Amino acid sequence: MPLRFADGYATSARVLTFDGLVDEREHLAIGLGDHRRPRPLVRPHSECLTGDVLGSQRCDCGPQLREAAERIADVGGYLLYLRQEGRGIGLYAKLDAYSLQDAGLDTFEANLALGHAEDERDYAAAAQMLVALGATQVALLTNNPDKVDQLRGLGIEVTDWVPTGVHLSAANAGYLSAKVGRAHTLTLPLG
Ligand SMILES: Nc1nc2c(ncn2[C@@H]2O[C@H](COP(=O)(O)OP(=O)(O)OP(=O)(O)O)[C@@H](O)[C@H]2O)c(=O)[nH]1
Ligand SMILES: [Zn+2]
Repeated sequence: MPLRFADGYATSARVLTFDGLVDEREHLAIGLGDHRRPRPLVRPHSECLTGDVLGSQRCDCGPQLREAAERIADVGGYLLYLRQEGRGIGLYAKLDAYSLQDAGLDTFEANLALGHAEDERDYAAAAQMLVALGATQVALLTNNPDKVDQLRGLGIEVTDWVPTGVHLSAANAGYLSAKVGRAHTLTLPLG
């Protein structure tokens, strides 16, 4: 299907669906550019309805999603759109977490206060999708070491670890600086 982003960037995409994924969710792989190439560029992107669709500025998910689509289309690869909203706790719980953040907790502390783990995502379905696509050697577009470690542990050979951009704004500075404290590889131009 043809895709067009708000900034006018247009590309064509092949949207792939799967049977028998381990968690039975409707994850998508979006093939962009020459996606059947050896060692495709792959971004595992976790669903963020507020950022991806509604344009919320609390996080940088929307700009990261569009950046990934453009970079992958340039070199060939897959955007894995993973239905793991709110780092796996779901949309309603994420919205509850936002209320706690407004009261002073950081994004990870808010999850804990709600009785969840800091991050409940696992990437078993993502690994299954890559195996089904014949993409067991990949370059991974992320700043999140947990994605690299989990996929490697699930048998995916991550030959290159490619950092994704950091889309800092006044509204998402707290969200991003909490990630810096949790082993993400991004650095922020904060004072
Ligand atoms: N629980 C919770 N989840 C959030 C919050 N803000 C954003 N998210 C979720 O965090 C996830 C962001 O996922 P990714 O874009 O894959 O980013 P990442 O794991 O930080 O790693 P990168 O690959 O480096 O971008 C999405 O599922 C969002 O819904 C928050 O404040 N609380
Ligand atoms: Zn988000």
